[in-house]
Amino acid sequence: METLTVTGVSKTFGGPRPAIADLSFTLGGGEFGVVVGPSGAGKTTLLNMIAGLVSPDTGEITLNGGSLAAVVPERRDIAMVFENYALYPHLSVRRNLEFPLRAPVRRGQLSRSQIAARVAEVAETLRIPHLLDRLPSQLSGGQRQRVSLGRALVRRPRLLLLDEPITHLDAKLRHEMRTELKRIQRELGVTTLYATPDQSDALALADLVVVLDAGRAWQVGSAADVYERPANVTVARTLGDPRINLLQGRRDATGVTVLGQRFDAGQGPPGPVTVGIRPGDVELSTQPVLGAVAGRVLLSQTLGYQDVVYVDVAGATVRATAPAGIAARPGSPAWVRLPAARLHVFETATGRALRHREVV
Ligand SMILES: Nc1ncnc2c1ncn2[C@@H]1O[C@H](COP(=O)(O)OP(=O)(O)OP(=O)(O)O)[C@@H](O)[C@H]1O
Repeated sequence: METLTVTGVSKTFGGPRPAIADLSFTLGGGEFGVVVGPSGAGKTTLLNMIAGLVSPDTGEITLNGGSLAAVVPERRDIAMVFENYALYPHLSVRRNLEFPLRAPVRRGQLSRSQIAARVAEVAETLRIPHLLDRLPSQLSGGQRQRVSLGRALVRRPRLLLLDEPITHLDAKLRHEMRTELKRIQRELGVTTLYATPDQSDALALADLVVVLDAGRAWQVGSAADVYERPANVTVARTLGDPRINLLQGRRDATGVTVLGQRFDAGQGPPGPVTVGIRPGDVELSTQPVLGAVAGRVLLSQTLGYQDVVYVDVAGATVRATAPAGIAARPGSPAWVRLPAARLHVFETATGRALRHREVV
């Protein structure tokens, strides 16, 4: 199993801002890494540099300690799967799966029967043996995605790169494919780096999350690290759905004031702070409650199993989750309490975390 290291890698394409700026992380052998960030964050550029399609300006990329700098893409043994499947439309699924093995066959490294065995094995792993004689046009989107994954895996790559492979699938299929990807990756033990704009992919799949925005890694850590202990506002904003509330507050010698409430929030320099609280941690009531501040419901959105209620509190919008069917109609009064133990505090000037929510 191959360990991937990226050390001090930068790339500028000629624009004013680097596409990737001084990026470093280590993905352990057999791990599932997820690079999460918005469009334009630099995800594809990073994957392209690892695959050898784009050269970094500075820095080093290694696989199991060996530098890839002098290795041409064809010799890197790295497979990349893109959002569009790029299957050969005139070839059956079986022929599509055999295609990447043509070079090893020509070089005499693989026999015909070995190819058949490899294809059968990959088809089994991907649960597509019944589709082998179909053409790509006779497959559903999810099935095509499995075949394109199969084509990447049949070569037994040292590293698997996935660039938004399931973003375009419908929500139900995306969920199913995500579970499948995790299973397949675990079964094969192939070191995998997956790029996505979808934070739920990161939380569901990753052994290691790289939060990328504007070419910078804002935090590298486990899913629990980046979710529970976001190092800065960018990370806090990236992970979690519905999004974390970020409220303007002030810190003085004795605590933090936010929404007119005071909290003992540890020691630190006085000044403006940004207080983060996840919608699930906000206590919402349609009745007055001791210690809660009064507001007015702006909007209530149901997710089926729960509602997300947007409340205006003194000009700030607070998102809170609540049991489905809570009587929170737009315009009606609501009371919001922020439990002190659930607050993240960030320095407003830098975005840096000063204090994290307590994990129970
Ligand atoms: N070949 C190129 N020439 C010039 N600029 C480029 C090139 N490739 C990428 N960029 C720029 O680098 C930045 C990062 O782009 P990149 O495609 O890596 O982002 P991304 O996170 O993959 O976005 P998306 O999710 O939209 O694919 C963008 O500002 C983009 O315009």
